[in-house]
Amino acid sequence: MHNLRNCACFCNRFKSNYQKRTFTTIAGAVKIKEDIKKIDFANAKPFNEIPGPRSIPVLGTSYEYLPFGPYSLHALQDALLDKYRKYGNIWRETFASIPAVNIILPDDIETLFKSDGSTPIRLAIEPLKLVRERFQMPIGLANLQGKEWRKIRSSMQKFILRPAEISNFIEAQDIIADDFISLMKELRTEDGEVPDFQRQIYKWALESVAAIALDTRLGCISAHLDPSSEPSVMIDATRIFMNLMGKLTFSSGLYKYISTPSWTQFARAGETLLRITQKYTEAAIQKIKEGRFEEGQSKYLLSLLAMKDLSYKDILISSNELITGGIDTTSHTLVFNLYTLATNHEKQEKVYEELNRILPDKSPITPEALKSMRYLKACIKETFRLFPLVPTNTRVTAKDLVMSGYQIPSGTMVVAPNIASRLPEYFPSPDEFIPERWLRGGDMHTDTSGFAHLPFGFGARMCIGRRVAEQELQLALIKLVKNFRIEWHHGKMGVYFYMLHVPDKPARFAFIDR
Ligand code: HEM
Repeated sequence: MHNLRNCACFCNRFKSNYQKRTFTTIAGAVKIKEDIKKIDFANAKPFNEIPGPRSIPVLGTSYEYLPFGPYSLHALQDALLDKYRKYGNIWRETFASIPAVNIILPDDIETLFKSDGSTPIRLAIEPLKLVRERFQMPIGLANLQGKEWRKIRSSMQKFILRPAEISNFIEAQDIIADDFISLMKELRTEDGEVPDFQRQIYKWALESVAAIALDTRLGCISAHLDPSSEPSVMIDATRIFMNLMGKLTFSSGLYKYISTPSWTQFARAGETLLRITQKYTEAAIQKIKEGRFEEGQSKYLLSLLAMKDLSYKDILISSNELITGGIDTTSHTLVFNLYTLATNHEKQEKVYEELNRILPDKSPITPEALKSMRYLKACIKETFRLFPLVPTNTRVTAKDLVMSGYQIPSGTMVVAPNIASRLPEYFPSPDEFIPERWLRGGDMHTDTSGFAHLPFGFGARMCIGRRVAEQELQLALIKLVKNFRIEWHHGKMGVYFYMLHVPDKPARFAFIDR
């Protein structure tokens, strides 16, 4: 049998060192994939030979992100790229007491996800889990594992992940996008900017997701929201909840033992969101009791309640999860999309032309029309490549695997940073915004592994809000590009990490009437 450890030529190719990497082309990566497939677990290099920074007692390798260390957690993407240069395609770290392996090769990422099985394991978000336990509530989809996760996931995804179901929300999301444009026009100043535009985007994102998760119009999209009104309270609570979730996740963990000020504020915001979700869930139950809902009406919350598969608390938390998961994600992604279009006028005009061709005058937006907007969809995909909202995908392995020639035993935490999408090996001219690289059949199409770019994760546990987010973004961008020429005059935008990658600059676009 071919023994990797005795095979000098193979081992040299796998020296995990950036300078010594022997391939810089996609063809080279494919060749390595073939070689990897030949190795079985017993013959792979031992786990403890995987390179990485020195681990010290208590801190592991997280000292690298402390003030005296070489990296900042807020600049996580730079840290990951630097580690790739230092260690190559695979390295080990111990972060927040959890030993983890980082992998970059798309083939390794494919190995990881394809070994997932029907109940993939992703570690829980600790503060979110704890706050729900303290409220004596279920811990929610993102934190559950095994059969319990499968049960909730199957019920929820029936109504929000199937393309046929999601298209039923087009009308509601379309009206909300129109309301958002009217709000922007009302608030816009002479220079074309919309004051506190990030907050206005938050209103759009919350209104859009609540139309699905709570089966209601909250009434957020107004220029003059009373600070004590429910939508205002909800926007503030969501912002606090998400920011502190990030802060607590990467803290020392003291909040688990004593109520730190951040924990107290986080729990209070969580309670507010839960209380409001409860109000709408009870309203939906009332509708069913009064016979005001029939199955097949394509309403998420009502359909879930009518199915009677899940408990009241499970349904409450499922709606709560969509609200908390569905605001920061789409709102920051919309900003990144506006930025790439605003800084690439030629591409923005191509989107405008496509929209005028597919949707002349006031044509209604149909699922077919959305599907046929190839260029707009390529722009969204390319924006995710340049600005990955989620910096890493993670799994705990369910079986023994071999990655980059090393043994990865079952039960290992594996992190797949979204940085292959920034490397010339996989995407030529990686720093340029080239939507054409996603257009199959075109001259500039990049034929690279789908595992080099996974903004929504992969497989049975991929983002459950993916189709909601994609449709919502597409509708908002259609309205924005049709109404305005979008401009940006504030230097280069980058990413800032807190739990997601968010824009490192305020969203100060100029919106000029078309
Ligand atoms: C730009 C938008 C978004 C991006 C890039 C994104 C990305 C992701 C990623 C990478 C995961 C982990 C997937 C995996 O482990 O394979 C995830 C999970 C999840 N996302 Fe999203 N997301 C987005 C929008 C949304 C929205 C709009 C919602 C809710 C309406 C949502 C709710 C969730 C939930 C509940 C999970 C956990 C799923 C589970 O564990 O089964 N996301 N998302």
